[in-house]
Amino acid sequence: MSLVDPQDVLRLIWFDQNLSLNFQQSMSRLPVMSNKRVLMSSSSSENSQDHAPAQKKIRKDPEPVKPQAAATIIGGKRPPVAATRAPISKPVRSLGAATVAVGPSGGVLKRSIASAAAKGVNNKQPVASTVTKAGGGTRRHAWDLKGKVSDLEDKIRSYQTRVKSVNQENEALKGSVAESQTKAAQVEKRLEKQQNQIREYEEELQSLSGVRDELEKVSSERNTLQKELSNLEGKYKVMETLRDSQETELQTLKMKLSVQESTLARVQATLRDTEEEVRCLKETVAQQNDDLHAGEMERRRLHNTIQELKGNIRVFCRVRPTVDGGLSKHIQLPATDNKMITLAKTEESHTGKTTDTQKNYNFSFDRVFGAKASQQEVFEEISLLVQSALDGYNVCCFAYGQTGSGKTYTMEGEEFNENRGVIPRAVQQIFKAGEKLGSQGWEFSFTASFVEIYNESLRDLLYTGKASKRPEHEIRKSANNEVTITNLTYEKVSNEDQVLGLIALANQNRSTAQTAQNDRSSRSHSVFQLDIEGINAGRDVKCKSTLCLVDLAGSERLVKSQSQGERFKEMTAINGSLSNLGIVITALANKENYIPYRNSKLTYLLQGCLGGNSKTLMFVNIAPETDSFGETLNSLRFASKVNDCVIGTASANRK
Ligand SMILES: Nc1ncnc2c1ncn2[C@@H]1O[C@H](COP(=O)(O)OP(=O)(O)OP(=O)(O)O)[C@@H](O)[C@H]1O
Repeated sequence: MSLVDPQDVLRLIWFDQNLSLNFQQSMSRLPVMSNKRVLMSSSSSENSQDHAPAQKKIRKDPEPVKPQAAATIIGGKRPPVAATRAPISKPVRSLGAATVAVGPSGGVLKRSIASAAAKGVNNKQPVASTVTKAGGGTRRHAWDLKGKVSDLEDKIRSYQTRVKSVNQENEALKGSVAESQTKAAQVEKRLEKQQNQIREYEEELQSLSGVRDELEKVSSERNTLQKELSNLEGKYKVMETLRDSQETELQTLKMKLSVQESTLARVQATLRDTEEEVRCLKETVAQQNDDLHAGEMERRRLHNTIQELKGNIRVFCRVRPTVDGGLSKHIQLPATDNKMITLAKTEESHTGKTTDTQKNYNFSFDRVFGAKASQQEVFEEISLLVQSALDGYNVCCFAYGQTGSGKTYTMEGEEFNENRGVIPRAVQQIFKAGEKLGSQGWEFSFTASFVEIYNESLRDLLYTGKASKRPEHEIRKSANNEVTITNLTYEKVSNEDQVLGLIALANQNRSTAQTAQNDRSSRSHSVFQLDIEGINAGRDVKCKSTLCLVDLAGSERLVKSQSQGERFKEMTAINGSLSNLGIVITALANKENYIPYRNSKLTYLLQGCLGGNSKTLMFVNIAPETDSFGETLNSLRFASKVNDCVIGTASANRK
């Protein structure tokens, strides 16, 4: 038996501790990254079934496990140490009679050696070197120091082997660490290179983002352009459709044009024929115009002949209707003869012995109109006379009769209806006939005047100035026997409406005077004159005439009115002028050398229309009432006297 030197034991313990410390220091020098990787691998290796026994040992004494596990992983493969560790981990190792459990740190070994030393290593009792354990294993007796030393030597050897392997492992680890560091350096270099590259890429990216913005802008512009393009394409399609339709239309028009051209050629040929025809017709028209003019002159001649045969002074009698529309008791008109009128008067017997006697006064005129005769009927009879005025003859038409007998009604009538009188109807006929003669080359000009004779003084009925500035008027006779009135309004008129407007103005003037002097219009004569001048330049023919339409004052006898003062003066003037009218007409009828025109303003003014070169028509208006019998008889007697007159042959004022 060999004794173990305690110094050796202590050295062994020191060695064990140093070995452990060196191992820990080696492990602590491993790079952090490697540790991390070790931990990760360790945790993964914990799940591995292959390492289960090693794990159990590590849990009992966890501190030394880490470096072992780290050493295992750093190499990247299961280390050879693991193979050597397995025996170390074995719980029992026989060393003489003593049995020592050896832990990785060697703590148990130290305690065993110390214990053996305390008990005396010199215990030389021959005893069995090992003790069998209850479980079947062996352990050294306390006194088996040799065995224990042997065990320790085994252990040292094992440790040495282990140290060697650890050193190898350490070297391997150092190599791998260096390799790792080299690799890490390489990786860092690569990393740096890649970072540089990344920076370059980033710069490039920066510049590319600018390019991208540009591209985006270009792209949006392209989109806009594409939209515009698609719009334009749409428009183009529409235009194409339009062009197609217009081309079709053009074709149609061309066809029409060619048709029309041929039609035109035909029409032109027809036109030439027609022009020839028109030329022939114009010649015919000229010939017919000559014939027409000759016919017109012939008509005038014949018309005048008829008028002469009728008498240059004619008298028409007109009976006014009664106010109540009943029949007149003393006026009788034979149904078969429209030229006769009878005034019947029943005279009472003065003696009373004889029966009442009826006395009839018969009168014959050119025409007698009853109460029912219309204005149109009356005018038809004088329209031929009005036509004579256009043919160049002076025409005078006047209404004679007592107040209220219907003179104004006959001459003027009512406005704008079928009851219009002679003046508006004559004016209408004159303008219509003048227009008609225009087609035969005649041109007419008309001048109108309207004058009132009151108390032997003249008053302009067309005056529109201030009443206070009303001028005085005188009748003048020119060298060529034309009668004019000084300061009188002579209005040029060219149509019927203008004349009607003047008549309305005259009536307004008369009614103003009427208000100032009661019943004045009845006691004044109103004279409307239309001077007519015609010229046919083509035939070199002219004509000039006057149409004179007169509404005389009431013809009441002075006795009846029993007037005094101003009224007497008025009646004297009226009667004077009316009786002078009778005297003039009689003188004209008797072809006396001297005709007393100047005796009254009325005859002086009308001398041109009453003389030998005129056609005169007198209306004798009579009232149907019994109390007007005397005045009616008087009027009929006066008219009868005029009717008996034959005024010389009228000749037209032609040059
Ligand atoms: N033929 C007729 N038919 C219907 N009414 C008539 C007719 N004649 C006259 N009258 C009416 O009798 C009245 C008197 O007529 P008008 O004024 O014409 O008489 P006059 O003779 O002119 O009177 P004066 O001398 O006062 O002017 C008027 O109201 C008129 O309308």
